[in-house]
Amino acid sequence: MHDILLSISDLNVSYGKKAILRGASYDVRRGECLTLLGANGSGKSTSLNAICGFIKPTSGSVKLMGTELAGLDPHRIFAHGVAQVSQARDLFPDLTVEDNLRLGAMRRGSSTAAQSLATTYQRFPRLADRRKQPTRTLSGGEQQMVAIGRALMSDPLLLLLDEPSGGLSPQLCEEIAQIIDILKAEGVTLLMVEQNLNLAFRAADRFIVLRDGQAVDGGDVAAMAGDHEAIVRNIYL
Ligand SMILES: Nc1ncnc2c1ncn2[C@@H]1O[C@H](COP(=O)(O)OP(=O)(O)OP(=O)(O)O)[C@@H](O)[C@H]1O
Repeated sequence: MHDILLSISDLNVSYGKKAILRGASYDVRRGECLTLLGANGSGKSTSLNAICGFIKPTSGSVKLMGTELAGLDPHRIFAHGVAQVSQARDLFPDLTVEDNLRLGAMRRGSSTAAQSLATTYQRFPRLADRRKQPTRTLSGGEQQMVAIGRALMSDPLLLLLDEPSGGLSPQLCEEIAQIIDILKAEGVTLLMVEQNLNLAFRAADRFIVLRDGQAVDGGDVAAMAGDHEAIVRNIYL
């Protein structure tokens, strides 16, 4: 019996008349990295946005340790412990690294925030060196580090990562892979969307494939014994 952190059942999301998720159901286990795969437009980002409340599901349930999140506003869902790093990263470019990080701790008291800041700089020493720089002066990989660091400042139960490697060079993708390794070693629970399959399979413990608005073909990455090609054919062909 696995310890389930997030349970999604029969989730439906539409944009106007266009149904994107049609009864998607799956669980995220505590401490795992679960990756959502699927063709372009299959609803991967929509799924993350529905979980964190940026999009209101038409129906269905999103339960975090038994607490229903579906229908709550994003700030309420954040307060329950779900943080998202979106594709756009949403940093304030003219604010310093440290000020961007501090914004992530707003749901917590100031003494905990100071502690979280120290932990973040331990995790990402490069950010400590750049703490007084405006984030616009950082490289893409460093900006991604700030975005992830800021999300972790809230000490979330669940971290949603939307395309963490998006737009980054192979070298920076490797840095992101290392960051994810650190988070996994710390036991952070991750739900990730990632087009870079090397990164997706390296980081993920399990994966779910979204097709026709439903979650199908979930599997255990270790059990695939490196046969990623079969899965890729299954998803994209
Ligand atoms: N705000 C919106 N209004 C209308 N349609 C939308 C909106 N956002 C997304 N869509 C549509 O919903 C579908 C799913 O989009 P979504 O971004 O979730 O897909 P995805 O699986 O993340 O795709 P990709 O791999 O290309 O990033 C797409 O057809 C997209 O055009």
